[in-house]
Amino acid sequence: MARVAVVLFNLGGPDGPAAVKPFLVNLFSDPAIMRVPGVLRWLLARVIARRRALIAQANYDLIGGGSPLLPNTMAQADALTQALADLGTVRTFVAMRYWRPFAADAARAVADFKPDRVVLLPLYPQFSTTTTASSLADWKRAADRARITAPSTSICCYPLQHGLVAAEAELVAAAIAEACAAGPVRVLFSAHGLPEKIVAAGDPYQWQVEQTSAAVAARAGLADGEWVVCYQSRVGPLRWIGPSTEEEIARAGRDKVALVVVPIAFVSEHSETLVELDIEYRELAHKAGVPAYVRSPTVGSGDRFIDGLADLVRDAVARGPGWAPPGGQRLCPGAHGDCPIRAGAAS
Ligand SMILES: C=CC1=C(C)c2cc3[nH]c(cc4nc(cc5[nH]c(cc1n2)c(C)c5CCC(=O)O)C(CCC(=O)O)=C4C)c(C)c3C=C
Ligand SMILES: [Fe+2]
Ligand SMILES: [Fe+2]
Repeated sequence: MARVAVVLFNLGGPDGPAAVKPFLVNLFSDPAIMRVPGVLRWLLARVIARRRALIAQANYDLIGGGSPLLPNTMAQADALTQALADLGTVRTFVAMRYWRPFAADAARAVADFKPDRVVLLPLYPQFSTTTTASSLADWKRAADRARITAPSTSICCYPLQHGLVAAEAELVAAAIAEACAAGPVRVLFSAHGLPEKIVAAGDPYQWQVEQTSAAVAARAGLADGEWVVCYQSRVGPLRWIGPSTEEEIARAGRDKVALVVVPIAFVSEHSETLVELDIEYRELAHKAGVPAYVRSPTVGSGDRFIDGLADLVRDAVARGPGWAPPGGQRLCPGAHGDCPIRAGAAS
């Protein structure tokens, strides 16, 4: 039976107070995030990281001093290994973009495993140049350095994957059942935002976030007007895509509707869910007079989501090496010139 290495990608998060600043330096040094020339980027990354570190540190202090992203991702990796037991000798590896374990650490472990096949599976259902493309490019450099020669298949994105949509819809339905005791409910599909200029340059993330949200809303039986897509986690001086989750919370306060908040672009818990959604936005909702605020949990290691990931891996192995957008599915609005998904497929 084949030896299959499955590499799971996520952003990474500081594992303690001492890691907050270097993690932020890594993040702001990424040309996919900070789109300015080399030396200026080097300088700006340090200036912004130093300033942001104070805010970020205060947030991580609220959840024990560091990010739970790695342990939560490891739990997903273990669950996925079990779900793929039928496929042969499968081992999962975790590669984080801005903190340990880095792609280089994962690549060394993959090389030692001596796989016949490698499947690259970003834990970002929706493709963004800032996340998916950055992680896969980082992996390519690390894999070349580790001399991994086994054929690999990259899964670009899965905004409409059945297991993802079903898992989200189940969680949304449970959250609505809780919130509706307070009256009419509005569902906010809240995704990490992006600067507008990144979307204008052809990043399909916003379009894919809308696709996932519409599919989950339909499966949960929501009517038009009962749900909205909005964007959280804005950082820096640029204009970001909207509406912002804060604006939608204020509107819900004016309309006196209860809120269910669904983190639609995150598949596990970390600072953006546990601090921003659970503490900061809950307080905003309270102050705005929102009658009830229920946050839907992330899909995490739940069976439906993990079975969905396992289906993606099986499909990728069956397809063979290359780039594997899910068959027959539109992945972008198609209204832009430089499509980063198509560029990935061609490279
Ligand atoms: C959907 C996933 C994500 C996108 C798209 C994304 C873009 C993006 N992020 C920043 C800046 C920061 N992000 C931070 C934390 C963070 N971001 C994501 C995911 C996406 N980012 C996750 C999962 C996390 C949590 C990490 C953890 O705590 O484990 C942070 C650090 C925290 C903070 O200071 O708020 C920054 C900074 C930019 C600028 C950007 C697109 C250009
Ligand atoms: Fe982010
Ligand atoms: Fe495209």
